[in-house]
Amino acid sequence: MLVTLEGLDGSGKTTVWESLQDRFSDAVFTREPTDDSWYGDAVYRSIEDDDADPLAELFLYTADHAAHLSRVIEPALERGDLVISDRYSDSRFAYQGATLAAADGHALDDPLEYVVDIHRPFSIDPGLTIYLDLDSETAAERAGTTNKFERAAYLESVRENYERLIERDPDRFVRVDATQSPDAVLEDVTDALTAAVESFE
Ligand SMILES: Nc1ncnc2c1ncn2[C@@H]1O[C@H](COP(=O)(O)OP(=O)(O)O)[C@@H](O)[C@H]1O
Ligand SMILES: Cc1cn([C@H]2C[C@H](O)[C@@H](COP(=O)(O)OP(=O)(O)O)O2)c(=O)[nH]c1=O
Repeated sequence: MLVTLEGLDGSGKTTVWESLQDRFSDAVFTREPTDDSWYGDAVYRSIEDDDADPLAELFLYTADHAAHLSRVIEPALERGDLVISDRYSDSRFAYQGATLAAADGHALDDPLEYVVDIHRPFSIDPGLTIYLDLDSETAAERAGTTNKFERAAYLESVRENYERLIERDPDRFVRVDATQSPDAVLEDVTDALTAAVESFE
């Protein structure tokens, strides 16, 4: 079964993902962007570049995702493993959907739908997505960005996109209140994961 953790930068995904490793010790823990491949390195180069082309950046993230699928996700699912990924395709739908919407020069009617459509022929849908829900200002604050207000405005449009994704696919998502303490967030995430794994078996 494939489980993904999603949310704004600073929502606490990585904190939870690290703590889950003790509780689900048989699971495969992975992440996007990948941190052990040249595809992931290319993505991080693009993140560092303030002038990165939005469409080029979308395809870098998507290339990293394709390699992640074939190298990590598909083999693990074929073995019957539980896979827990810190970010996955919804990050592209929400973030690149927002970046492309803000970019001039790309005549896309609905950038989020465009990014979803690109994935449709080859990607694998998660069985469960846990969304760590946090307001954009707290997210920007926790993420420690240099330009907090600019980042919060961008994250607000990303958050709206996550809400669209939840609305179109409510059964796949479990929303967790990420303003709670780290321990309370971890308990809610563990409950959601345990319930999903039990009903999957
Ligand atoms: N529930 C929480 N309440 C307050 N601060 C948190 C919480 N979870 C994580 N943090 C802090 O917020 C920052 C971002 O957390 P992190 O797990 O890296 O988020 P993400 O991976 O979603 O960007 C870190 O400094 C972390 O210690
Ligand atoms: C996977 C993915 C990440 N991102 C963004 C979210 C983050 O701002 C950045 C790096 O991701 P990540 O390292 O997970 O950052 P954080 O732990 O702060 O959430 O890349 C996308 O824009 N699209 C994607 O497909």
